[in-house]
Amino acid sequence: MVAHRSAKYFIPMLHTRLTYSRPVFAISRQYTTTKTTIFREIPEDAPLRDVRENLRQLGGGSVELTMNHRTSIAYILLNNPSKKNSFSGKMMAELADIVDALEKHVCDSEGVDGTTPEGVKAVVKTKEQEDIRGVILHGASETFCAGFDLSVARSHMLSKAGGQQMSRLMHNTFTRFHNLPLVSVAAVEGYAIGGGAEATTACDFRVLHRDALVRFVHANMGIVPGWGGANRLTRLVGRRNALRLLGTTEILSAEQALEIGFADEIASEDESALASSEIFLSRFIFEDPESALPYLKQHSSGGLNSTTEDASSPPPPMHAPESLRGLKQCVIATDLEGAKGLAEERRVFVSLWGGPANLAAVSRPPSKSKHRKK
Ligand SMILES: C[C@@H](C(=O)O)C(=O)SCCNC(=O)CCNC(=O)[C@H](O)C(C)(C)COP(=O)(O)OP(=O)(O)OC[C@H]1O[C@@H](n2cnc3c(N)ncnc32)[C@H](O)[C@@H]1OP(=O)(O)O
Repeated sequence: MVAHRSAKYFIPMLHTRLTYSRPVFAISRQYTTTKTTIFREIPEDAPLRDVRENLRQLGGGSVELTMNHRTSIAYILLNNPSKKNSFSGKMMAELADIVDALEKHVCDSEGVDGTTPEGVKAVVKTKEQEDIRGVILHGASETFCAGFDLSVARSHMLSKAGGQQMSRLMHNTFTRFHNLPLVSVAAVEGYAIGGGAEATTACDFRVLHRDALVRFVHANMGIVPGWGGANRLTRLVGRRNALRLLGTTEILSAEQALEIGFADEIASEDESALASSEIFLSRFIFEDPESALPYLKQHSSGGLNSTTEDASSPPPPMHAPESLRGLKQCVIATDLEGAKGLAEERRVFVSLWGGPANLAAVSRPPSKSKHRKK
C-alpha cells in the first residue's frame, strides 16, 4: 500500500483513516494540568487556530475520517457513544482538522487558517487521484449525535467567552464542510438532538433510519442554535416549518421529516441509515448505479453487506469528479448571502449563551434535561 506521510496524519492510499492521539502541541502551560483542564479565555478575535487548540483540551470521544478510494466515498464518524456522540471540545477540534484534510484533498486550497469563509474560495482539483466524490457524516453505536457535550459545557464553557469560542469554531467548520465540493449526506440513526440536528443541516442531504428522531431543543435550553443550524434549516424547509421546529422543539420523526423536505430518504426496513446513504450517494457517483451495486457492496466500508464479487474487479464508470465538484460549486455560489445571516445567528447565540435561562436549563438534573420521546 502506498502511503503519504505528514507531520500529523498517516494516509494510506486505498482506505484512509485519520486518527488522532492527544494533541501534539499546547498553546499555554495552563493546559498541562492533569485532571482539571483549565479553559483559557482568549480574546474574541483570537485566531481560530488558537480557539481550536483551546477547545481540543476539553473532554473525550473522537471524530474519525476514513476515505474509501474504490467507492469514492469519505466517511466521518462521530464517536462518543457513552454520551450519545455529543461533541466535546476535542471532537470539535478534530472535526475542524478533518475538514482541513478534505479541503486539502479535493481543493487547491491552502486556506485552512481559520478565517471565516466568505462564499466559495476553494478551487477544485482535477487530478485523478483526488477522487473522493461524496462524504457521509454518521455516528457510532446506532445514534447520530446529541449536540454539545453538556458535561463539558457545565465544567468549562458556560461563560460568554466559552459560548463565543465554541460558536465561532463550529460556524467556521460547518460552513467549510457545507461548502466542500463534495456531495454530503447525514446518515441519521437514533437521535439527532440540538447541535446534532444542526449538524445534519450542514450536509447536502439527510437519509434517516425509520426510527430516527430529530429535535431542535434550543428553546428548551434558553438559547438559539450555536452552530449555524437555524439559518441552514430555514433554507432547507422554509421559514414557516423552521420557525415551528425551532420554536416548539417538536420531535421530528423520519416520516414527518420526509414530508416537510427535511429528509431526502428513509432507510428501508432491513437497512441501516449508513447503508442507505451509500446507495443514495451511488446515484451521484456511478453512471449506472443499478449495475454498480454489486461493486459498491463489494467495496463498501460502511453499512452495506458485502457480496462475493471478485475484489479486484475494476470500478464501473463514474461521473468525473471535476464535473460533480463543479456542480456543487455552482449550487453553493447561489448562497453567498448566507454568510451575513450566519453572522447574525452567531451574534444572537452569544448574547443568550450563559444567560439566566440557559444557566437554569444546563443546571437541571440529568433526569430533567432529557429530550427523548415521552
Ligand atoms: C450548544 C447547543 C447547540 O446546538 O448549539 C447544543 O447542542 S446544547 C445540547 C443539546 N443536547 C441535549 O440537550 C441532549 C440531552 N440528552 C438527551 O436528551 C437524551 O440523552 C437523549 C439524547 C434523547 C437520549 O436519551 P436516552 O434515554 O436514550 O439516553 P440517556 O439519556 O440515558 O443517555 C445516555 C448517556 O449519554 C449522556 N448524554 C446524552 N446526551 C448528552 C449530551 N448532550 N452531553 C453529555 N452527555 C450526554 C447521558 O447523560 C447518559 O449518560 P449516563 O449513562 O452517564 O447517565
